[in-house]
Amino acid sequence: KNFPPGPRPIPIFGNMLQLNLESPIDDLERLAKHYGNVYSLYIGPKPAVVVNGLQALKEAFVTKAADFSGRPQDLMVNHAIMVKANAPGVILADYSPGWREQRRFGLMTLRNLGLGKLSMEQRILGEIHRIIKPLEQSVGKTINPKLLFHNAASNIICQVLFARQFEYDDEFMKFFVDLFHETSKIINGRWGMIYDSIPMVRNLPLPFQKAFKLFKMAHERRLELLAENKKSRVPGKPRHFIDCYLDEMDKRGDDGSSFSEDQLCAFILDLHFAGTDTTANTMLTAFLYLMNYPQIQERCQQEIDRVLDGKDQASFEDRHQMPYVQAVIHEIQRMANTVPLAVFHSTTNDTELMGYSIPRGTVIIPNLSSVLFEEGQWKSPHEFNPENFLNDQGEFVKPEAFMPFSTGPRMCLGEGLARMELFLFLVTLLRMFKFIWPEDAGEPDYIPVYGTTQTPKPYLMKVQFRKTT
Ligand code: HEM
Repeated sequence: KNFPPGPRPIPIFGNMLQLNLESPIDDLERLAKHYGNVYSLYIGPKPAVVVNGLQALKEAFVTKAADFSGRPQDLMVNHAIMVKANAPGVILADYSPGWREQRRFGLMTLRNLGLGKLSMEQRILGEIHRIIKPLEQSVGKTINPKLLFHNAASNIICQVLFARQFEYDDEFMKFFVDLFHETSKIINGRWGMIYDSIPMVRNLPLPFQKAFKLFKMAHERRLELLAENKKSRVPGKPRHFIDCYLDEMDKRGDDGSSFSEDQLCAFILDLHFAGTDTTANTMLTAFLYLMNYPQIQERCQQEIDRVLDGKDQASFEDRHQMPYVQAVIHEIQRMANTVPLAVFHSTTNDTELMGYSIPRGTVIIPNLSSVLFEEGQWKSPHEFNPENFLNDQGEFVKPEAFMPFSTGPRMCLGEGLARMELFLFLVTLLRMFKFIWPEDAGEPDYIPVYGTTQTPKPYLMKVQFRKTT
């Protein structure tokens, strides 16, 4: 009663056959125009509510955060990723004291690791220097940057997690970068939808079983890594995230908390998974736009040259002197729309949203995409225009509707790290190189390939030196 309105579901499939599963974003927008900013959809027999627009998203995830910060527990993604019971990691953990404890520990540890001997900034800059070499070798030629950016983003998170920097052709590295790619495709695609909609097919030998197999293999690799790490660890002298976690377990003993080795394995996968495709795909979007808006690329370079004049390398602090670069990076994130539907939430209580009643346990789909392009929130909602983040004085401003990291208690845990990576990568590379859209590449296609994380279609970029360094 008083449940949000929505299109009529059909038996077994719910509304899933009424959506373009290749990319449901346009359909979701069309439905919002018809039913309003809060409407219902059925995933098979399961009711879900799609939340659109700044006002409704704020009411749900900020004002009524405790009611809207759960996670669904019965989707394919839960079953495939959660290899051990009682070890849900952080991303998929339901709203609970255990999730809060793990999240708080994660945030604190990422901050503390950044303050250690080897600052986060140095780790990121070290990785950028590795990708400079292949870019230098590509000067005058074209290069597909996809793998380069994915490997770099994966390596940064690997340094944080276990202080290891892998060669880009290392087997471990390849396994995980492929795992993220393959499993996202399955979970997000038709087979994932069939798994979620029709519970009776779940044990059949259908293509979604591959995701289960890959996650099991990934779990075994993490167990090996953990065992190796325990041999070289000195308690009380943490070198990285795993050591910090083991120290925390020692400190807590048997206090009945949520800390355990299984939970650590799940946490590592979460951070590695969430920290790789997201940042790498945003970087790919950045270069797609910068090549095709050469005047914007040049204006960034002028600001970078001025602020870094006489300095060896960029530091994250420099962003305060670079309002234009900041505006461009934020505008890239807006257009990239990297995680368009966030991670699904669920209601923890019977509650209300924008006047509708929503029962406990309903799947909530946060349509972040709807806010990033919402009319009335942006100077140019549908165009790439850094002015969206500049005021009349040319100062950087961040509108409330900028929420690619979502909002509320479940907001991205890696936002700080991601922002630092994007800034240092772009500033360092734009300082050295000019990136050019190849003459024979045709018109750029800005429409991303849909997924939990969206990515631009593959492209080539031409690289030139700006000046010798
Ligand atoms: C441009 C890069 C990134 C974007 C756009 C992004 C975006 C997001 C979004 C939209 C969510 C879901 C929030 C919600 O459910 O409401 C999320 C969750 C999360 N992200 Fe990110 N993310 C990025 C990078 C990272 C990085 C680098 C890390 C790891 C260090 C990370 C770790 C996480 C974790 C652990 C969660 C789950 C938080 C929770 O459930 O409490 N993310 N992210």
